[in-house]
Amino acid sequence: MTILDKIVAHKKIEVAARKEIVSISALQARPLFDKEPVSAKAWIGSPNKSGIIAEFKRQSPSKGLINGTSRVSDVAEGYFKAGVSAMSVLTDQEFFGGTVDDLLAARSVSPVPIIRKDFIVDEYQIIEAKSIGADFILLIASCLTPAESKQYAEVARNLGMQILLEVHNQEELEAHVCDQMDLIGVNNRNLKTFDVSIENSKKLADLIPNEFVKVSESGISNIENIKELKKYGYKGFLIGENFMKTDNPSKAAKEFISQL
Ligand SMILES: O=C(O)c1ccccc1NCC(=O)[C@H](O)[C@H](O)COP(=O)(O)O
Repeated sequence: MTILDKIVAHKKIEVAARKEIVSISALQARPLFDKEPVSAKAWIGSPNKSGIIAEFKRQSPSKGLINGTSRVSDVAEGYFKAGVSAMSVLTDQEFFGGTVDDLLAARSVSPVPIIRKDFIVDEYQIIEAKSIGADFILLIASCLTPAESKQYAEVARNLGMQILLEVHNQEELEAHVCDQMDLIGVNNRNLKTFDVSIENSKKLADLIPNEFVKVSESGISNIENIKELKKYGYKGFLIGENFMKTDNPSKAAKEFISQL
């Protein structure tokens, strides 16, 4: 069983339990449900912005504890002031130590597009994402069938949110890309070995149709990586650990962005 299999199995149980506690109509009644989402495609694809999607990540299966002290609201405000193009908030508790309250806290201090970074396996999570003020959602090809990817993307679109489709290889890309997606992310982390290599983004770049904003995800640790990835057409760069492993993630993001 891979780590992704374990995460997905746990997620299905978790979502079934949450549905029993908070109904869909209760989610739809929350004040943030009616907030107009900000366009991630516009912010991340803009040549006038940094393209950095800075993540709030306390822990991960590959690294264990990364940051047990930073407050999400401080980091979110700092990331915004540092000039990020978007923020990623991990809301998975079991494997990443995140919560939906983290996203709510980030939302309350930051106007940048915020992605609910989770393992979406049920429409309920998309409605929940809207109810906590997320602007876009992540769909991970390796957790879904192509039909599910398309169906969940339609649900998100109908709620005004955009979709970042994450792929690891050519097969996933060819099977899951469809008109309903907005941004295509190539994950540089091999989820079997946890090795990271930006070569994966380079390898798949030309296979991503031009209408999608290209995002490179994971293992980005220096400015040289960004310069290299830009040559391959990448506009978005998802960075978690490189900022979160420091005492002051938003200061690290500010220093990083100032060098772009
Ligand atoms: O980060 C992990 O260990 C991980 C394990 C299993 C599934 C997903 C995982 N990471 C999620 C992410 O997508 C990363 O948090 C994100 O791309 C940022 O990566 P990094 O900059 O390397 O922290």
